[in-house]
Amino acid sequence: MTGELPSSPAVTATEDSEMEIELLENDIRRLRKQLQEKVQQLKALKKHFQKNCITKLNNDEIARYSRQIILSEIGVQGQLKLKKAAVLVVGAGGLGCPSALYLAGSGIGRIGILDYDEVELTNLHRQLLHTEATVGLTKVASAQAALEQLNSQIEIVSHHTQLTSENALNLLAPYDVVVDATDNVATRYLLNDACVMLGKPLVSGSALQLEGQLTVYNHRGGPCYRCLYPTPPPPAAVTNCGDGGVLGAITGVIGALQALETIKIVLANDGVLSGRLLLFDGQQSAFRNLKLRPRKPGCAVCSENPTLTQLIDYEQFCGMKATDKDSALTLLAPEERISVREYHDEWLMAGRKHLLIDVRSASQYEMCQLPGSPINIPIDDIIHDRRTEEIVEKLLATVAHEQTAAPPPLYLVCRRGNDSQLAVRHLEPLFRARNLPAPRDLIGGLHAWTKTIDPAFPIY
Ligand SMILES: Nc1ncnc2c1ncn2[C@@H]1O[C@H](COP(=O)(O)OP(=O)(O)OP(=O)(O)O)[C@@H](O)[C@H]1O
Ligand SMILES: [Zn+2]
Repeated sequence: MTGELPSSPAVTATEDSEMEIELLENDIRRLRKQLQEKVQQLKALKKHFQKNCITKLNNDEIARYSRQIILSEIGVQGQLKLKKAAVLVVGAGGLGCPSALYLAGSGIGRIGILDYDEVELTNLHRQLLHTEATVGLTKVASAQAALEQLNSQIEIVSHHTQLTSENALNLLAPYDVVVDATDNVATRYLLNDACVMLGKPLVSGSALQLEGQLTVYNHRGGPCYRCLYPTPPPPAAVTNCGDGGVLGAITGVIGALQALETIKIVLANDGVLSGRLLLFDGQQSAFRNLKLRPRKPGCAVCSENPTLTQLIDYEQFCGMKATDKDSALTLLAPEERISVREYHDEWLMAGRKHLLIDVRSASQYEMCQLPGSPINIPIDDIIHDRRTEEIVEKLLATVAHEQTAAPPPLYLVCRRGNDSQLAVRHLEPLFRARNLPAPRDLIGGLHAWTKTIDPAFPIY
């Protein structure tokens, strides 16, 4: 035996196998890269074809769209126009869901869905592209999956982002028509100005409670949103669905009508709702059509010599947020407020005498109430002094009843801690004049209660 290891055939075989594996892996990498390149080429070609070379419908499309192709207003040429069109739906909520659904059904070739938000349980009664299974997912992913299931012949592009002055022009540019299915004034102005700057029609809808509205801006010489509303409404005059409520069927009606207007614009048909406002009263099942003022010669954005040639800060312009997420208003000084923890530990649990008033609407109060039997006096009744005397009497009655020298403190609560601050602000001078202890509000309202005190307390 020598000290050298024999060159065994087993070692050679291992080396061979290792080399073979490496070669195969390299091959796969190269093929994958080639595949990726081909996929990109195919995408680009399809895009080009969709834009420029759509001259006929395939058999699936003929069958799928036959019931609308038969219409004299559409025909094969109209269907091809729909196929070539690109529509951006901004907002995948109450209006965006039905409108995207009908646009996808009708065969709009490319539909963009833009939204920054995620699906919540409170959305499902009206945002019917989303389901229990997609709660927690982004709204755009949820909507895209639902629309692709409905129609695999079209392209759905999702944009999971908030539309802002920085990104709006780039995001809107590739589309022919824009559908405003959002829920706040700042985004409405932003969309209007961006559409005017890009020369695109804007199909605008809104729905609240049992009513809805619809019009088309910036279409064939018709007015834009700014022509009609040069200045934004005061923030206090604006109510959203989260606060005012909305019936799902109402958003369904308006969203479907937005899809209809979009389709007519794409087809270049007559009768587009430009320069007119459609009002829908769901309680009476009545539609009204109002003539709007024409384009304003001095409009800041759409006139011959606009003063506004760049997008601005719309949240600042409107004095309102461009989202409806819990926006914490800080109206009061810290000493005018109390945390839900302090209220819970030192007043409710300690059994100390106090008065708690819940300033939500009666229907919200009926849904859920804090422990300790709060009294319900809606914020409107407080602001308009319809029931302020009642509050004072209740406090003074305790003095007489308990034979104490001082009336107990008053605490005010609402859903998110905004209205309760308005109530404190309104009541404070009156309380001072009557020598009553200063009222305080529960910071963050019921939402803070669920977060810090009782996770089982319903959130809406
Ligand atoms: N600037 C924006 N950029 C992107 N998406 C927006 C913008 N403003 C509003 N949206 C979206 O528009 C949609 C409006 O729909 P809707 O009001 O029905 O939904 P919601 O906000 O989920 O409702 P709720 O008020 O009941 O919480 C929302 O999904 C919201 O995220
Ligand atoms: Zn204008």
